[in-house]
Amino acid sequence: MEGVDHLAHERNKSEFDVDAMKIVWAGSPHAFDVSDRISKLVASDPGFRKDNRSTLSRKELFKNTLRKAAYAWKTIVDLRLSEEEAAKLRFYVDEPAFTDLHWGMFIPAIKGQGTEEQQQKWLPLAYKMQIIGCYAQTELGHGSNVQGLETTATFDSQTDEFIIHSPTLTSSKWWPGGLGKVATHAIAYARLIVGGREHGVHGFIVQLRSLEDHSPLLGITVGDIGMKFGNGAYNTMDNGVLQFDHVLDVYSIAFASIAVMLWVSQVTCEGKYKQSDVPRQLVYGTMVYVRQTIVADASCALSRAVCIATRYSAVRRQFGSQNGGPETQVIDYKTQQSRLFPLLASAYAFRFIGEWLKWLYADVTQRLQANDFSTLPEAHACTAGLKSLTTTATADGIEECRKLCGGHGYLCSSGLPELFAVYVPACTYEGDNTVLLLQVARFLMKTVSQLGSRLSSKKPVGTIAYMTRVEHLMQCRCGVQRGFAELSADLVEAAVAHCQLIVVSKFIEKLQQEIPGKGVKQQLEVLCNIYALFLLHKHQGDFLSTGCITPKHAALANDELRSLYSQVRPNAIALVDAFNYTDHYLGSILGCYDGNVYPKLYEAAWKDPLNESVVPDGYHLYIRPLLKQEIRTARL
Ligand SMILES: CCCCCCCC/C=C\CCCCC/C=C/C(=O)SCCNC(=O)CCNC(=O)[C@H](O)C(C)(C)COP(=O)(O)OP(=O)(O)OC[C@H]1O[C@@H](n2cnc3c(N)ncnc32)[C@H](O)[C@@H]1OP(=O)(O)O
Ligand SMILES: Cc1cc2nc3c(=O)[nH]c(=O)nc-3n(C[C@H](O)[C@H](O)[C@H](O)COP(=O)(O)OP(=O)(O)OC[C@H]3O[C@@H](n4cnc5c(N)ncnc54)[C@H](O)[C@@H]3O)c2cc1C
Repeated sequence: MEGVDHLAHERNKSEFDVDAMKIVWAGSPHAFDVSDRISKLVASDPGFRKDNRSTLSRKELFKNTLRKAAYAWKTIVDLRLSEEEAAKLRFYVDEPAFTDLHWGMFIPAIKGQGTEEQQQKWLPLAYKMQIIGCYAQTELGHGSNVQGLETTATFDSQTDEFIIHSPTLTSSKWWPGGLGKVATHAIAYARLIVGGREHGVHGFIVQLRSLEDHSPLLGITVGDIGMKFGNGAYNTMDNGVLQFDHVLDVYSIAFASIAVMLWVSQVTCEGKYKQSDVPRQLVYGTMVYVRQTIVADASCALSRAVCIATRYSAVRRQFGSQNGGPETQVIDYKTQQSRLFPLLASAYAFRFIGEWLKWLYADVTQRLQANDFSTLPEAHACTAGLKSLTTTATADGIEECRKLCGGHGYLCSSGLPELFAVYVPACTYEGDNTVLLLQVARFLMKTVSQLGSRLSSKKPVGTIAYMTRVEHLMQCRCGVQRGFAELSADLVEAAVAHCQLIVVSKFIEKLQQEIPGKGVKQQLEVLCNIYALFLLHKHQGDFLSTGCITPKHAALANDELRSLYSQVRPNAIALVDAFNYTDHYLGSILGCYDGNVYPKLYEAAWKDPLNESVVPDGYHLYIRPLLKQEIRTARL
């Protein structure tokens, strides 16, 4: 029945202050207030409805996305929302669109790599959305290998201009989000050529389309690369293809022939290339920035899936009826708990590692401004590795949540298929996860000697076990006199172990902070222990081979896990309520707040266009002749 909370009995079991946990999840009272207010604003506005997406064609879907993006911008302007509120609004609209790349990459790239002069020219236009930008780095032939990009930018000292060109088919820009049909400008990455000499890959701001009639400019061929995984999902995004035919461009982002560059390099009016004394890797700075935001995204995506699967696991009953009594809630089965609760713990773990990574990025950015590059390698390794670890775990976790919901998890109305289809490219974009782990492995090879010293420092026992595992995995590999390439598969395992160590240790550090609210810290300690012990159980071979734990320890850890699952059980619904997601944002009948699932599933089924007629289109043409055919075959 509408209005009845079918999960009230579960909510009454909670042993902690849910409102206080909502603040912890949001990050602060202010952050909670903004999230709560904006999510409700979006949920209550029919202009942001999303329950019809699965019935739209690609063109209808895309046009609807443009409508929503324009409507979101009008809402932001009319309500005079702050940058923080506007970002939250775009988040809760929950539709991959060109705006993600405009706000998430184009603007950060100009802020991170542009000169003062370029920032003054481009940022006001971008902030007012008087230009729409994309980040055009990947090409048809190269994505991971950035130094293999083929697009050229040749400096013409006669005209003080750069000529951007796509010399081969494989140099076509391919994948940039927003490029296909919307972006008016791109930050295009190209090989700089000055005076016949090549100076590696740099970024250039290039106008693609007319601001009058949106037609591609002279020398620009641009379009969409076609349908992607899943039906709705990421097909709301116009990932594009772009070819330059000797395009004149006067706006280099890393170069300004008339302005002294603060960052990467400069080309003087006389056409001289001057490499400043900053690491060339700063040209990769935007990728580092986006990778740390993707870790926060992972906690959002995983928490959404876990919220759906947890609520439905409490609603769903199957088997176990005694004397005609109610059947058992599937959340009470130990197998369901052993699959679900580590994902719940991971969602919280990724939330806190995302907070720490945001601090690390801000710290390295501040240091860079003081020409202190000492922490850049670690920042790169951390953002690359944690992006890889959290997106892989989240993609796998969303699929596990679908399976935890049985058959109904496969319905679009569960919200899980769409979430999976939208989320899985996160394992590839912003760096293929394996390629990024190889970067971490490379970093570990260079710093393995320091691992030992870090072991001696005063650390919680759990952390010591995880640190010993990494050191052991590295020494097993480094001790073998073979090349990096030969050992790369093993080194990637050590890289994963290193990233898991970071997540565990930052979760433990989080618990050393003052955390207000009755029972809140205790619940987080349970979740931290579940995360750490679940991984110890999953990788116990590594831990046993270090000698750091014995088989008896491993057995005790497993017993403790079961006990921890029993401690989480009465608090599970409250722990997912703490995410404070509206039913609109969850987009899931299985995960609806009141747990009134079956009537909503049944009602939703009849809304499918296929049920607009009792007799389906095609019956008279195809089925009736089949049914009415004279059967001449004696055997049938
Ligand atoms: C709640 C629901 C949430 C759902 C969210 C979905 C909805 C959101 C919708 C849209 C958002 C999507 C946003 C993403 C869109 C995607 C954008 C992109 O994909 S942009 C393109 C990204 N491309 C890459 O990441 C390329 C990966 N490759 C690389 O990074 C590099 O090529 C490399 C693999 C690192 C190799 O570098 P290189 O070729 O230079 O060689 P190396 O010798 O390995 O490195 C040289 C030295 O440089 C150091 N290095 C490398 N990278 C960096 C860096 N980034 N920062 C600092 N230092 C770096 C490296 O360590 C080497 O150092 P030394 O060892 O020599 O000291
Ligand atoms: C949805 C989506 C949105 C995107 N948006 C953008 C965007 O806005 N802008 C942009 O510039 N790009 C974008 N991209 C492109 C994305 O950044 C690249 O696809 C990504 O960096 C992976 O590169 P690749 O496609 O070349 O993969 P490849 O590197 O070709 O990977 C193929 C396989 O080769 C393996 N491999 C590659 N190199 C090595 C190595 N050295 N050692 C071991 N294994 C290796 C990989 O692990 C993988 O298994 C997007 C991609 C997607 C899917």
